[in-house]
Amino acid sequence: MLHRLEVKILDPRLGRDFPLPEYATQGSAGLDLRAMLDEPLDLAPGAAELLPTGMAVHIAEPGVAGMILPRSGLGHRHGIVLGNLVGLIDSDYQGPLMVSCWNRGDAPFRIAVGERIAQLVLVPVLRAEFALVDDFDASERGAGGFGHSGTH
Ligand SMILES: O=c1ccn([C@H]2C[C@H](O)[C@@H](COP(=O)(O)OP(=O)(O)OP(=O)(O)O)O2)c(=O)[nH]1
Ligand SMILES: [Mg+2]
Repeated sequence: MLHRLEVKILDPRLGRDFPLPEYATQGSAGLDLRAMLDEPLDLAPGAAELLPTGMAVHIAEPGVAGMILPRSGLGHRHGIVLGNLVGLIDSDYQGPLMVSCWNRGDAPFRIAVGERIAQLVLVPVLRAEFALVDDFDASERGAGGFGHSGTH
């Protein structure tokens, strides 16, 4: 399903020297976000840096959110994941889209200017309307959790 996403280009190199984020295939869920750096960045093991993507988005619809997720290849092979593990983009956020890049690996990693470092996924959101109750209707699980159902 398509969602009309308002995008503001904040870095003029985006869409000129580097392609705008796009879906790689018809079935891709994620739009790859680029690190719009002035120069390559050496990310030391353990370091996290907030990187600009060169763009802002306004999702506008409260029933939709953005999630910034790591790219599998970078995360698995190089330990380049997100400092906040997952980035959540509120539908009313209009500021610059930022990516917290964390090198959880044990070797330095060089991020190139314009490198695709993370991906943006739009997801449906249900917002909670609290109904205060004294008791819940009994469920099969009840309060059992945290491994209560075993491992096999
Ligand atoms: O990886 C991220 C995570 C968040 N944001 C922006 C969009 C989001 O809507 C806003 C706030 O994020 P969040 O609510 O997760 O952070 P917070 O620490 O609770 O900040 P705030 O008090 O502004 O809500 O920051 C990003 O650009 N990149
Ligand atoms: Mg918040």
